Amino acid sequence: MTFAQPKMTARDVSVFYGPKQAVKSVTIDVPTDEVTAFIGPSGCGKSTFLRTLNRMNDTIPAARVEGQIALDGEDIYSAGMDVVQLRARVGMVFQKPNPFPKSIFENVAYGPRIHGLARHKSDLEAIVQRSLKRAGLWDEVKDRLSDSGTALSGGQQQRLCIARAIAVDPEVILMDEPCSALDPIATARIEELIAELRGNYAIVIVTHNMQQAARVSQRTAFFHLGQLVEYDATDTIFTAPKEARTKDYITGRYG
Ligand SMILES: Nc1ncnc2c1ncn2[C@@H]1O[C@H](COP(=O)(O)OP(=O)(O)OP(=O)(O)O)[C@@H](O)[C@H]1O
Repeated sequence: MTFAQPKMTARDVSVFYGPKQAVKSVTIDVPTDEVTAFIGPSGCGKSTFLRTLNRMNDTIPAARVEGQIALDGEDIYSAGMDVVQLRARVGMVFQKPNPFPKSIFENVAYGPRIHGLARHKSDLEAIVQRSLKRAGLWDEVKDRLSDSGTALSGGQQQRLCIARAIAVDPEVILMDEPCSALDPIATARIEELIAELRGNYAIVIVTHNMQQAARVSQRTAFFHLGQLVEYDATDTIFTAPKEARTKDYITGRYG
């Protein structure tokens, strides 16, 4: 499945951990303004592949990436790529909410400050407010912005992490099982938020939960044993998959 103007492209991407190959020659286009879900059984390489999209694998010494990945046509693994800048453009939200042990305000203000996005204190306050509003957290925290981010509930912490990602104006948001540590109510809130954010960012979400993929995404990629088996409109993947392996997975035959 290709797009006229994909936000990101991966061509023949393989990832190795030492001698072990975790991702095998994956080629995929990530569309702008839509949610793409990566699904597949545990250990199939979804998270590893997701992390190649903002070079998060660089932080794992044993990991080696081959192939080409581009953001708006620009090779993100080129020598001239500023990785700090890249990770602002391609933000990430992790499985376990990981706010900094700082105030709610500082959690959101940190990125815009280091990226020089705010000249005055009032600019920074406006960015923090806007980001928290977009992340659906403002009403709950507006009277306690100086409280620690780690004092919030798990679901609130995850929305804080989303606000933190949004604050630096990303183009892509990668989410690695963002609801797996949350209860059903907090999960529903994050899913609503993903629906609200769609259209403003290219969103890629790794999820174990097929119902979640069906609810939140427009495109779904099914991974198995490090390979991208099938990539199509979410409806097609869940109602009329072309590959037997996809069908077996979505009908619960393994996983
Ligand atoms: N830091 C690492 N060092 C070595 N091997 C790793 C590392 N991270 C992942 N792997 C291995 O790479 C393979 C793919 O793992 P990955 O976490 O990407 O899969 P996944 O599909 O996201 O699985 P899950 O849904 O369980 O998180 C697995 O065999 C895993 O054990």
